Amino acid sequence: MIFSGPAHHVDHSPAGTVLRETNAREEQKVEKVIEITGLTKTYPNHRGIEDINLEIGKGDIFGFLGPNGAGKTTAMKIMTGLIRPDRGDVRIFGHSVLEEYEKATAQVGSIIEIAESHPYLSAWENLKQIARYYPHVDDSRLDEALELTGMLKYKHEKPRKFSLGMKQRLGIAAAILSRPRLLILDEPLNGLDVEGMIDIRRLIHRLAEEDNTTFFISSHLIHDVELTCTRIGVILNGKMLSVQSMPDILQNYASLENYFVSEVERNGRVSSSAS
Ligand SMILES: Nc1ncnc2c1ncn2[C@@H]1O[C@H](COP(=O)(O)OP(=O)(O)OP(=O)(O)O)[C@@H](O)[C@H]1O
Repeated sequence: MIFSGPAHHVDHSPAGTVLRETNAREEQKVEKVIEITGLTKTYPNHRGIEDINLEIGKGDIFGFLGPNGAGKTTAMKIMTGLIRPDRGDVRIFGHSVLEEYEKATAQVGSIIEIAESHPYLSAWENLKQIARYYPHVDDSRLDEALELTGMLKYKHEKPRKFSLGMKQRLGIAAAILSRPRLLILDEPLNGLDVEGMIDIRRLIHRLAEEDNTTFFISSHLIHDVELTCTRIGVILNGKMLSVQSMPDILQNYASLENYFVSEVERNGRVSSSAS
């Protein structure tokens, strides 16, 4: 099973304070894969993220859910070392991304914003370039990663001729190539058709179940997050509103959409009553 154990009980603290989840996770001493503390980044236009606190345990398929501009990419760029926060830190497998970047990201695969590839190398040659960094990745693993993402039939074709969905699949093949223990994927279903979404969702579940891979996935596609993820964090206007397990959400709200709307409305009421 991807997620098991009794329900989580979430402290619905106002946004900006530490969200505490007391429950079986702590009792089971789930290994912490990601610890985010006080993460804050303000761009010159005063937007960004504010005081994000979050823990992701081993085997979680965490869905980072929020509308356009909520702050998902900003948080994920900091997590993968692409930008520095103003305050706070991210620890991955116990290592600070700010202070021990190489150790923190050694077992992490990621796609942030768009899945980049060399347009004039074939799909296979693109993966071969990445494989140079990983001595344990042999040529058969390149084919395996292409097969897992439905790209094996295009292995000799070049990404400049690929659709957005095919580029996204190749990006996912690149991200999983080294068998990372954590995958950080920013909008991984971007550009995929229905079949592509189903394929990638199956792949995510398979990697979580068979290899105990942990996932941190951002998306604004509520229905897909509901089908894919085991825990959900809602982010709005740069602040984490709440974190809950998907079984709890479905039990208490019947659908992720109901939960999301309820959280956004509740936050709106908190803001207006506070002002
Ligand atoms: N380089 C930047 N300079 C100034 N403002 C920025 C910059 N990058 C992001 N922002 C602003 O910070 C906020 C958060 O943006 P971010 O890209 O993190 O959101 P997001 O949740 O990933 O959105 P989307 O779903 O549209 O990708 C937005 O209001 C955005 O306009």
